[in-house]
Amino acid sequence: MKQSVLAVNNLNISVQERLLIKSLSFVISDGSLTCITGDNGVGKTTLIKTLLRSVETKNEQIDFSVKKSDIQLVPQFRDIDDEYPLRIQDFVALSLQKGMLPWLKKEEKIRLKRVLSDTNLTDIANESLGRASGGEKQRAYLAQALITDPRLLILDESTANLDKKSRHILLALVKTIIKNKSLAVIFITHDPELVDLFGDYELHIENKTGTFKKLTGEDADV
Ligand SMILES: Nc1ncnc2c1ncn2[C@@H]1O[C@H](COP(=O)(O)OP(=O)(O)OP(=O)(O)O)[C@@H](O)[C@H]1O
Repeated sequence: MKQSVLAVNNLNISVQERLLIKSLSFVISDGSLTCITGDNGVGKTTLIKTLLRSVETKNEQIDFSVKKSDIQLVPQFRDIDDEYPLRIQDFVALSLQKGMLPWLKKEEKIRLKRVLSDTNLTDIANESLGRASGGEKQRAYLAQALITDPRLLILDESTANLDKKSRHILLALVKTIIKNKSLAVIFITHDPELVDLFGDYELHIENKTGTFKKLTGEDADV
């Protein structure tokens, strides 16, 4: 039986007294990928911000069963230009307490090696992140989030600037990682093909209303 990571019940979301989403209810479970969809401006990012704010402040409509330290967000934009000097492996290791190689502890080095392998970055781990392609950068952002072993990973349009092949590679990687770990993923996307191919659940927001549905193809017991 899958465990709930987050349960939202009858939540209203407003910005500056403007109601964006009303009576929203959904559950995010371990081992699943939930796509959040909807037109520009319906409130997808605001929903994520509202959820993250509530982790440490009590909100009766939002029930997290994981701690803030178990949640990782991969934001939509990162300011990484061509001259960014860190090697990919050093960038990924930034999430670990001690910072850069060669001062990582043995256990941290093992973890770094594993996450670079999981995200297909091993062969380019010594290259600088600034010179990496868009798809490689996104895999490095993913790796940096995964190295902390999160229970909930939130991807905010992580595939937006990638070509079709790179989008599929990234999502296939995420699905493999979900299968092998105790991890739930929330994925904000405008790409219906990715929802069809990789989503286990969809939360679609339209007309201030969120419709949550299970998509076909999930082999799981919820
Ligand atoms: N701090 C704020 N103050 C005022 N309005 C805000 C604030 N944050 C968001 N909004 C407004 O709330 C609405 C929802 O914004 P949000 O970024 O959540 O949409 P979205 O669904 O993520 O859009 P997109 O798909 O374009 O990223 C927008 O109209 C936005 O202008």
